Formats: sequence, C-alpha cells, structure tokens
Amino acid sequence: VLQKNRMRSSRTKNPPPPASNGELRKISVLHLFSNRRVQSFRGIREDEVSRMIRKISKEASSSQVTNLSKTLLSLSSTLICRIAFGKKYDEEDQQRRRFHDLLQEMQAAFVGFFFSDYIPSIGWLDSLNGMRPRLERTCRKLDSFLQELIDEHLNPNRPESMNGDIIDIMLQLLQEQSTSFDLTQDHIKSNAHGSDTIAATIIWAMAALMKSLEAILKKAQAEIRGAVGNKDIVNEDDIQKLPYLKAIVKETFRLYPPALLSVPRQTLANCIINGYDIQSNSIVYTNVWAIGRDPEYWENPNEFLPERCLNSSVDMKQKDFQLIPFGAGRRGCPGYSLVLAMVEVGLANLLYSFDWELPSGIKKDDIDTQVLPGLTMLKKNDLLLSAKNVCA
Ligand code: HEM
Repeated sequence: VLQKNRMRSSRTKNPPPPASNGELRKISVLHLFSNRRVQSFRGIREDEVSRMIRKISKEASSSQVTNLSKTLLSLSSTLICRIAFGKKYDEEDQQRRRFHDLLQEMQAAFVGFFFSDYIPSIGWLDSLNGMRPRLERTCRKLDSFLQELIDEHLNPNRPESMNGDIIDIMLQLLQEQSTSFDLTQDHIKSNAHGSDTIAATIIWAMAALMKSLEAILKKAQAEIRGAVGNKDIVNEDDIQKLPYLKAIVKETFRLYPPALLSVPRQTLANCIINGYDIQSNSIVYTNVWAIGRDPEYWENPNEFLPERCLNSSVDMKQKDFQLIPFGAGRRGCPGYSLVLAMVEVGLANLLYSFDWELPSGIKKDDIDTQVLPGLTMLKKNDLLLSAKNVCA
C-alpha cells in the first residue's frame, strides 16, 4: 500500500515530471490494457501455458511431485517479461533471475517498518536504521535494469519480440508526443509492477480446490473436458464455454484477493463513513480482503463455494462493492482484463491436462493458508501436488 509513496520518495534523483493520475491512467486504459491490446498478447499466453503443461507432464511421467508455487511463479514472471519487455528468458537466464531478485528485494523493502509512514517528524530515523538507504539502493538497481531494457528497445537492431510490448508502446507514445503531458522515460520506468499477483491467484485456486470437497474439483474438470474435447491445450475461445471455471476464479478472488488493500485515498472534506467521523485530508485505505469475507454480504463467508458465483449478478468489474479484488473507481486496477485472461487460461489448462492428488503422507488439512508478508497475498508455504497425466 505504501509502495507508491515510498517509490516516489526513494527516486529523488530522477523523479518523473508531474503528470496527473488521470493522464497516466488514460495511457494504461487506452493504450496498454485495452481489449485489443490484451488480445494481441493471446499468443504469448497460450504459448507459455503450453510450455508449463509440457513441463508438468514430464514430472508426472516420472512420478515426480510438482512444486506448483514455483512453476506458477515462473509462468507469471515469464509472461510479464514477454508482454512488458519483449524478452523470452529461459528459466535459468541470469537476467530473469536479476529481475526476480529485484522484485523480491522491492517487496522486502516495502513491507518493512518506516517511521515516516506513521510519525513523519521522526522520519529521519529511517535513514539512521538503514531502511531508507536500502530502499533507495533497490530502487536504483531496478531503475538501471529498466534503463537497460529501454536502451535495448531503442536499438534499431533489437529483436522482433520487442515490437508491440509495453515498453515499445510507451516509447512510441513518447516519440509521437501524443500525450497531454510531457511523457518521459522515467514515466515508463514508474509503470513497472510486480508479476506475482497472477501466480498468487492460481496457487490459491488450486489450494482451495484441493482442500475443498472433491466434488468441486471433479465438477470443474468434467465441465472443461466435456466442453473442450480432445485437444493439446484449452484456448481462450474455449474459456467462454466454462461458467463453472469462471465461478471458481471469482470465488478465489473473493477469499484470497492478491492485493489486500486498495491504493490509499485522501478525503477532500469531512465525512461520515459507517458512523465514523473522517476528517478532511485523512488517508483512507479500503480493506478488500475483509469486504470479501463480510458476513453481511456473504453467507458462510469463509467457505470456498464456487456455486454462489454461478448465475450471480455480482461481478468483479469494480462496480459491485462487496467484491472488489481490483479496487474500484478512478484508481481501480487497469490490468483487470489482462489478469483475468491469464488466470483463466492457466487454471483451465492445469485442470484439463492433469488429475491432481496430494503427495503421499499429506492430508487435505495439511494444506495451510498462511500468507507470506509482502504487498501481494502470496501463499507462504509452497503448494506441492502430484499430477497424473490424463490420457486423451
Ligand atoms: C491478480 C492480479 C491483480 C490484482 C488482484 C490487482 C489488484 C489491484 C488493486 C486492488 C489495485 C488498487 C485499486 C484501487 O485502489 O481502487 C490495483 C492498482 C493497479 N494495478 Fe493491479 N492488480 C493485479 C494485477 C495487475 C497487473 C498485471 C497490472 C499491470 C501489468 C496491474 C496494474 C495496476 C496499476 C497500474 C494500478 C494503479 C492504478 C491507479 O493508481 O490508478 N495490476 N491493482
């Protein structure tokens, strides 16, 4: 939650020139995450999901346990690297490790305790205890990683895979000077975000399915296999025929929203919310996690029951306030359609291609729901499962 404020104050050397949130948001909505753009990345999504399925299939053939957490985090970061940077890193690629480590460092730095967040007058203690220098160091390293990518994109001999990726689109806007403000390379860098939210969602969905009544998992697999027939991969057209899969995804976002809190808002005037007096200029956070489990809106709120989402008019598109995993209003997540496309195709293929079992000696109740401290609600302990290849 404090990410943006800290990011801003840690990049003191090169802060991007001011642009209103509305202006940057317009770029995201119109150019980066429009439906047309999300569709243009479809080939990348289906390609990477097929690669993941082949890898798990090999593990299944040799009766190896699959570390789904590791596999899905790898899928998620590969997807983001291809979509955002036009880079297809191999699993062991040094640059990919560098990006991954930087994101980890960023997470660790952001969740640390900063005096300045609570008592600004003693914010100098953050420098004394090393927290601020550490954050600044990490920001500088991320900055140079992104600068190298921008420079590679500006090279006329760059690889074709960089055409139409997120950096390329922003560089085009910069060259055309078609934005209503002075877009710079620093704005491009400030648009880089973590990639683990997509993995987090699929991991929680699989954990919830394995912990719940077997009937839910079986029903989901029957729906997919029935609708898709014999194919190598479930593609994104198939997904439209899978209402139960979509209900599972929605229920996962309700119980395990990867972003627990919305971005902070500031009140413009005194107001009363739920009987509490909120003064003007207060910073207000919305607890997305608690809203999804509020018994006033959800029956048996702590239970994973995808049926409740079938034929329900409540959707996640930031307008039904009892389910807002992507926030709502003018700061709502612009990546919504991209995220949903990746989560649905990833989960559908895992359920289509394999039967899933717990590794020997593990019971349903052993699958815990502990969370790793960080900006994303990521399952703390790895999800280990045995995949069985389904013969077509
Ligand atoms: C499962 C995945 C994701 C979830 C659950 C999620 C959720 C959220 C939430 C809750 C917010 C704050 C909204 C608010 O305060 O009203 C947000 C903001 C944002 N998200 Fe996402 N997000 C996800 C993935 C992504 C991805 C992959 C991208 C881009 C590649 C992205 C881009 C953004 C941006 C740019 C904002 C800031 C919007 C603003 O401040 O106006 N998100 N997201």
